[in-house]
Amino acid sequence: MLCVEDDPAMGALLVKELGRRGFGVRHVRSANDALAAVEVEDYDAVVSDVRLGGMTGLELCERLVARRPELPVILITAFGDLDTAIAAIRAGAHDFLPKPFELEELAIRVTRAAELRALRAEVRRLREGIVTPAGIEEMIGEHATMQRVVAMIQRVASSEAPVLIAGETGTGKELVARALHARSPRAAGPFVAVNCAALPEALLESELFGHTKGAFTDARAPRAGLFVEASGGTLFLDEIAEMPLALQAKLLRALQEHTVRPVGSDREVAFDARIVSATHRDLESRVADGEFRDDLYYRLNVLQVRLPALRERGSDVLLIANHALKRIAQRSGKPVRGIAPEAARKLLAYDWPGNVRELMNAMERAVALAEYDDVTVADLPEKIQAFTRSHVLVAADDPNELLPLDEIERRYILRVIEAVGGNRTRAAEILKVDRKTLYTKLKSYGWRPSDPPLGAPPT
Ligand SMILES: Nc1ncnc2c1ncn2[C@@H]1O[C@H](COP(=O)(O)OP(=O)(O)OP(=O)(O)O)[C@@H](O)[C@H]1O
Repeated sequence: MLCVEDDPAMGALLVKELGRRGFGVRHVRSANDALAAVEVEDYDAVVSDVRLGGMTGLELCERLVARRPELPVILITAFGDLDTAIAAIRAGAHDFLPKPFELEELAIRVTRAAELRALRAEVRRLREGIVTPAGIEEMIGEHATMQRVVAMIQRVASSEAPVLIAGETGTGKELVARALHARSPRAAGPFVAVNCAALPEALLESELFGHTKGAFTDARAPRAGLFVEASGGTLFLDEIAEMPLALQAKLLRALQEHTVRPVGSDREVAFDARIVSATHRDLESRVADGEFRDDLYYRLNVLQVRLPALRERGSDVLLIANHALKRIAQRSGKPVRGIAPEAARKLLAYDWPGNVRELMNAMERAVALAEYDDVTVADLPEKIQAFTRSHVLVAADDPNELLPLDEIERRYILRVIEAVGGNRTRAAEILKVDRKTLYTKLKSYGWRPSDPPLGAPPT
């Protein structure tokens, strides 16, 4: 335990007497020393006098509770001073002990506090066990929507069937793919990831299926290709919707035959990889538009994991933000510890179009800018600071207003347009309509391309 007492004689007595009762006690003489001590050593409980030279025990208690909520603090108050006792509890003290006290009494209270701390740690460990089972260590989330994702991962990981992971950009699709691999019987094999949107068609083909020596100008040596390289493990096809149609046909064949034909070769090569693919697009509508083969879609989409957007995960935003903050602060050596309440409110209110990736970037920036122990509103990106919920009304905003469907559609489209700052491409993606359709609708609402601002509802 950590004992904070500015009277050296009293401090020495506590060290000696509590030591005799089996406690490991460290004595410091000021609140500042105590704050420094908890940074470098782990204590089961803190016992502090309320009256200290400099920062009081109450202030110390408040700061300790903010930084180490699991660490119980016992405050020693003056005899009969009820106000201070109440203030102690308000400051988050676990317990208070009026002077004069029996050392035995203090020992009992410290023991109880330490037991409570152990219990809290156990609860947290168990809870984390549920939230982050093996292989999903980095995937943080307690919200019901994420619990369903975790349960789904556990259910489908051991299967050999292809999995399609759907979710907006930055929601953690690659994390899910890695988790599926790590929890599969193929975990000891390779996890090979390829981004189908990042490469031009010819290069993607030879990357995936391999090539013979001399198959094209730069092919100085033969290459097996990622399907074969992923044998015994998992092949992760990211951004699968962007795969060109000609390659889709070859991919379908590969999945049906479990063989690939390297570019320039007339021989089929067998592979044994589990296929996990991901997309942030609505593949079904790509199929309907003729941009994605339906037979391939059914092959890839045998099992599906759908990731919720970050704005649908409630207070997970803060859970992930705090986790990221700790890691970034540790790495950068900056003593940033938490998020100020007003900043936390902003994070909760914002709609996170870039999802967890955007949140990570915001935290990275916030740690770099932070001037205090906590991240404040001023450390957040301008658009998060300025974000306010839409003022464009949709029917559900007023239960007494009953509207025709096309009016609801009009209002909702305008709300989305407003929320994305007038970016029609982004609005079309969210609304899952093509840009032309959106444009036609906007025009029918009396909107013209020259009209600024796009967000304002036409009268
Ligand atoms: N639940 C989570 N907890 C902690 N970190 C997460 C979580 N989900 C995603 N991340 C982090 O967010 C970032 C983006 O995740 P990831 O690359 O898996 O998203 P994605 O959906 O594959 O994105 P894209 O669609 O752009 O490919 C990564 O740094 C990842 O570690």
